[in-house]
Amino acid sequence: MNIALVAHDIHKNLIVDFVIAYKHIFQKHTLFATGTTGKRISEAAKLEVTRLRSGPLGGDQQIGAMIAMDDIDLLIFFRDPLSALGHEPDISALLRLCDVQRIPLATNVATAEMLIRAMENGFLSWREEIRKYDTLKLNGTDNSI
Ligand SMILES: O=C(CO)COP(=O)(O)O
Repeated sequence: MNIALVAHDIHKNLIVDFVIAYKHIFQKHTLFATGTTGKRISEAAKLEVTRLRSGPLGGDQQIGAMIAMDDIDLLIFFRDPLSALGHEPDISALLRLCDVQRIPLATNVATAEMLIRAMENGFLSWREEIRKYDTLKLNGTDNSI
């Protein structure tokens, strides 16, 4: 599975601890992250992470583009619900695209734990089938939702 990891600054330590706690699962998958989140995770958890731009510099939009192409199977986004951020439109767009593409999304650690455990137990294997179907649609003529 392709997993995207994003955390705002107040939750950077949390996402690092979370990935370390579930490293035995994360190491079996392909990880993507926004810039600073990815740096923190790869350094602390010693996992390979493809780092995109930092969120405020377009990283959320890059992950959104991957989701639009059905290249992400799961998004864990520990966002800051208490602060107004300058790139709020990018954040909203990313969360919206998860709903458009039916991508499992966790915005807090309780949900993230459930999703990671569900994925480990095969509950997200339907994603493989969906991706095949969407690839067919993108390569064909039907690009509608
Ligand atoms: O701002 C972010 C998501 O909106 C996260 O970006 P960084 O991982 O670069 O801090």
